[in-house]
Amino acid sequence: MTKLIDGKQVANDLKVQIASSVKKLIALGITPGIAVILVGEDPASQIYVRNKQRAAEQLGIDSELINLPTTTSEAKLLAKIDQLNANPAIDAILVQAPLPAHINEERVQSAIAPEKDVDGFHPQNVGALYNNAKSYYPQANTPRGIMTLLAEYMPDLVGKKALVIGRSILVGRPMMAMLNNADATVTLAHRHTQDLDQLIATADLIVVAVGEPHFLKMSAAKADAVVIDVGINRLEDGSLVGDVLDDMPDSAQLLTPVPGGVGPMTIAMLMQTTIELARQHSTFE
Ligand SMILES: Nc1nc(=O)c2c([nH]1)NC[C@@H]1CN(c3ccc(C(=O)N[C@@H](CCC(=O)O)C(=O)O)cc3)C=[N+]21
Repeated sequence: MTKLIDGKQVANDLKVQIASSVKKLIALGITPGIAVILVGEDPASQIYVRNKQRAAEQLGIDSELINLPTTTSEAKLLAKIDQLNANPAIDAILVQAPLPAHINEERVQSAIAPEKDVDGFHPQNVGALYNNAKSYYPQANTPRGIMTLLAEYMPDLVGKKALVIGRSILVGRPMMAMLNNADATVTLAHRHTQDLDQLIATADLIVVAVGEPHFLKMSAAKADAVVIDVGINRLEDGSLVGDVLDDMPDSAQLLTPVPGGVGPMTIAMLMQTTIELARQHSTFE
């Protein structure tokens, strides 16, 4: 096998630290609280949201699930967000993506108070990331989780050739910014990219967030490449596969598995960001 990066293990270690941070905060009279809004009944979203609730519960973080019907109007969703913005018990607000087509995601992301924006999607926080701001701001949790894995498995990113495939708001764009802030040389590839094979063959690090099973074969990458598979594709038989096919059984390459790689890290980082926001709020009072 290609060497696997154990995201589940790193996430569990992180959760132990987070649990002890939560205990300290509670002793100071601060109970971190997260509100998760789910619009509709998409089964995959329900699984992710349940995983988030379970993690919060395990760590002693207050969590509130707000499940709104698919037909909820944008105005009603925005009103709910305003209410949570004004609620001092809530430190973190997450609106699960994707939203139904009649709701404008941009308006929703901008409506969440930047200091409660646990996903880091508010334009103010995106701008801070883009500019590598020195003061605290929340950062998107999936790419942040990937940076945490890299700190352990690829500690020297300076000057490395990093290839990010996919440019979503959730993963590709913030990933590009974080790798840039870490002094890697970043290429952002997408559906119109030409000569992608050449970019893949020369990259030291490849982050694949495309949403297509077997989009990337490990044999197409360098012999010592580090590959991060962000894909979560559920096949018809119910099994879960990533975007990467490991066709290099005995290579020196490193790969994150699906499941057990990036997914658990996303959840752990979400909890970490929640307690950071709670700490920020306590110093404002
Ligand atoms: N506002 C918002 N913030 C998000 O962070 C967000 C979102 N919307 N929409 C959907 C994506 C996806 N996402 C995942 C989180 C955990 C796993 C996870 O726990 N994965 C497990 C497997 C879970 C399973 O069995 O399906 C694993 O990879 O081992 C996967 C995917 C967060 N997202």
